[in-house]
Amino acid sequence: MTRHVSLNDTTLRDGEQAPGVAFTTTEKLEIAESLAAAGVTEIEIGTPVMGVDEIETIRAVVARRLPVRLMAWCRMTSLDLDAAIESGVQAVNLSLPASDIQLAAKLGLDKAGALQVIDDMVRRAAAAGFFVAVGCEDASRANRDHLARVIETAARAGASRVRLADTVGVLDPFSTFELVAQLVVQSPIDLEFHAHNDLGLAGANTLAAIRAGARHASVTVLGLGERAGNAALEEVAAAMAVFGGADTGIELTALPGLAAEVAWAARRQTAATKPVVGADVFTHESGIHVAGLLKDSRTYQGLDPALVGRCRRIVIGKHSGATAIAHVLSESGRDLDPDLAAAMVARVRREAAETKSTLTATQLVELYDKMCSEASVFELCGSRSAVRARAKATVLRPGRMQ
Ligand SMILES: CC(=O)SCCNC(=O)CCNC(=O)[C@H](O)C(C)(C)COP(=O)(O)OP(=O)(O)OC[C@H]1O[C@@H](n2cnc3c(N)ncnc32)[C@H](O)[C@@H]1OP(=O)(O)O
Ligand SMILES: O=C(O)CCC(=O)C(=O)O
Repeated sequence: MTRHVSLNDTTLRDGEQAPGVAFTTTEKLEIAESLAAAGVTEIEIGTPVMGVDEIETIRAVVARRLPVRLMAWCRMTSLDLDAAIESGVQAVNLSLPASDIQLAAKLGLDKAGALQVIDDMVRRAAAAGFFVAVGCEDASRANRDHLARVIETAARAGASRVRLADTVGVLDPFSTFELVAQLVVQSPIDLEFHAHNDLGLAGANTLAAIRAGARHASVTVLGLGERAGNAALEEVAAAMAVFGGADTGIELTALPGLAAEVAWAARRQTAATKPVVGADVFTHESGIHVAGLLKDSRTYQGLDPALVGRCRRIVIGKHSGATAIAHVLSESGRDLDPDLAAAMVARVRREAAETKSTLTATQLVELYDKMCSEASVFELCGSRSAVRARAKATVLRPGRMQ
């Protein structure tokens, strides 16, 4: 039976902690609705202790009664817990540093003191009726025995889950697997993994954590989050679908629209190369690739664009070959004359290099028609072979073609 892995989407909490990002209440409402529509079942909606505006926004989302668990992020303080109560959420993630570095520097606490705080705050939150998760900030740099004791203490006090955070993004997939695998066997409650992308490994680390037994993973749309961000919802969900082994329940075709919505609300540009949702990730220019793809899409396509509601695109540019050019011309009702193919490839190459761009289908057709008319002038003069000779010379010395 396929294992279910639940994605906790924290776009509206950690995502909003990305520099300069500030969602309006309307944006938070709409994004929460879109997340729910995409099959996300748990949303970290914000940090109530930030003040009345944040609480009002969270209350507005709560009032929508979306089919999701809305979780508030809290420090382990009564102030934070009271604010969460006021916000109306059903679930809290009570966070406390786990590493000695953070415990000492931020809170002046030792490990024993931390366990006392966890025991006390989890009991209070559970008594208030919350679904309680405990967030271990900086778990990746924490003492393993302490982490095991945190899990045990949290579980005994009434927590349903512990989140292991790689707060500063220093794990790799191997160390992530080892960390989670070690803790999961001793844990009486579920574990969640929360990755950061400082070394570009957030998605890979998240998959490693799931493979090691984490039943929940924190993600954000586009990987938006502190510094280099978090694991991207769209990458984790698509990778899980491709690799199998666990089901996230995410409707993959909803991801491009969701990404566009979040990018707009965050006022962030999405890189063309961004996996799954970037403009160019299903676009092919290289001649060898296009020739292969047109024979069998499996040659150069690992992720089927249709899986995520997108289409393959072939563009004409510096690296195009005759097959690609013929293909695009045929879509505009032109048959590429084999005698002109080599010259056309060279001409396209030069045009694309000069403009540092691709050619639109219209530009390609115009170029081709121009070439044909040049060719017919030669033909009228009875020197078609001169055209061929010229085409050959162009291929050999493309820079000198006029
Ligand atoms: C890794 C993460 O993503 S952690 C989440 C980060 N999120 C945020 O910071 C949310 C936005 N933050 C805020 O709006 C504010 O920082 C607030 C409202 C939380 C607190 O504001 P302020 O009272 O002005 O405190 P300030 O921001 O100066 O410092 C943070 C305080 O929280 C304390 N703190 C930090 N983590 C915890 C914790 N897990 N449990 C208890 N206290 C904590 C710090 O020790 C510090 O307390 P101090 O002032 O006594 O030194
Ligand atoms: O403790 C948590 O809930 C995790 C907080 C967080 O965002 C992080 O540590 O990166």
